[in-house]
Amino acid sequence: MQENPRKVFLVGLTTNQGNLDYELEELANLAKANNLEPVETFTQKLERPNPSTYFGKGKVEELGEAVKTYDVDMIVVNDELTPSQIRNLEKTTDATVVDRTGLILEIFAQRAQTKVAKLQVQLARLQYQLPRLRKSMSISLDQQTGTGGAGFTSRGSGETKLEQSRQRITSQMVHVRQELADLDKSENTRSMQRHANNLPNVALVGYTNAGKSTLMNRLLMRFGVGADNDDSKQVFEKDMLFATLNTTVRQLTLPDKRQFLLSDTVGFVSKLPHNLVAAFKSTLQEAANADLILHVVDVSDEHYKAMMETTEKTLTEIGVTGKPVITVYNKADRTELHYPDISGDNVITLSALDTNSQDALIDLIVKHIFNDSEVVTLHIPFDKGNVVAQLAAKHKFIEEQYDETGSWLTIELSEVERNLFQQYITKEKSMNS
Ligand SMILES: Nc1nc2c(ncn2[C@@H]2O[C@H](COP(=O)(O)OP(=O)(O)OP(=O)(O)O)[C@@H](O)[C@H]2O)c(=O)[nH]1
Ligand SMILES: [Mg+2]
Repeated sequence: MQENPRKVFLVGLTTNQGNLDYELEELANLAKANNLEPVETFTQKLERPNPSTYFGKGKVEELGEAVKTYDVDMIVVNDELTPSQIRNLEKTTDATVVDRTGLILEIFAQRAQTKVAKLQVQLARLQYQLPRLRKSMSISLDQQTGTGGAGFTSRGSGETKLEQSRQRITSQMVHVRQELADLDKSENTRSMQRHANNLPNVALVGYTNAGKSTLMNRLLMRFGVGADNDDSKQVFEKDMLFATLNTTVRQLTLPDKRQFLLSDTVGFVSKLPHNLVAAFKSTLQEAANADLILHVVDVSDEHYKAMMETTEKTLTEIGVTGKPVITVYNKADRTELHYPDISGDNVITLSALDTNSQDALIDLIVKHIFNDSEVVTLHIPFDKGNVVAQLAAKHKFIEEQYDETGSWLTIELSEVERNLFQQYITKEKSMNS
């Protein structure tokens, strides 16, 4: 049940870097996702934020006046503020001040579904809260994150014993870290098992709401393993910020039996809080381990270029660099662009909802991940029946013949596989040549 949205002001600085229009639009979306309703925007041009009040003196006074006139009691700031900036701004404006980081953390807390995601968000939140504890705030520290969205409590509702709260937060952080470390161990084991499979790993990344999960689901419907109509294999997709917070890895099998792994993960937004990025680092490992990155972009959004920059910056921040990337301009059905359209080896314009687009994307992926494939002929003695079975599970044979010495199979193998099956490879390209 949604309560009536709480009215808020948005405030931001025009500095030399950044694109304020886009950031404010994004901030408004983040606010709306928190059931807040932006009613007015205040901006100021400053080289850098005022260290004690964010805005300059005159602007802060103007804000304080407006708070009274509009009867608004919350201000949402476009940057992460220092604890003292929040304190001072609250004192002079007599409104609750929330910064961008606080907003993002709240949304993540509401969306987190899996155990790992809940713990990761909780850790990031505790780190954020610790230096920002103040007497005027009532934080229900015992509350587990992720249930129903705690939202923002009104100020002044109860004195928190500051020192006690600090200690409680610190010990909770130790506890959460330990739990995460334990879970991480079992996840690592699973990830290692996947890699032992030798399957190429493709990761979907991109801005939140770009359509990553939708692409994943559409490809799964057609190429998912034994999942013709198995809804449980589908991932959650929705028109909202941060629909996905966990990583899902699925195996796809193409009609020619070649296989690869596809992973879907959390989307990005500009100024993603550092401690959140750090907390989600293990979730994002799948992208770090990928052989190929699909950078999904909502090309129907007028700010798509800024969104791409944000994604690229975040990828660098989590250490995903130097990987082959295909840029996937998605949602072309909402634009005038022709689709599917491939330009070069690394750019495709498409609509996740369109079958031809899905095929074109698959072709491009195949070109990248199997580009070191060569056609070879293997001679496998009869007593090595398991090798034939292993190959048959993953490949379509181009030619197969049997004689008294064993099987002769002509097949396309990647470099990794050619090394693996080296002892069976015969010199001839094909038995008929
Ligand atoms: N018209 C159109 N809508 C699309 C397309 N791809 C995705 N959508 C819609 O865009 C919205 C967001 O899609 P998701 O797949 O949840 O986006 P995401 O990138 O996974 O988002 P996060 O999980 O928040 O990072 C959904 O409402 C989709 O139906 C497309 O090609 N065309
Ligand atoms: Mg998603």
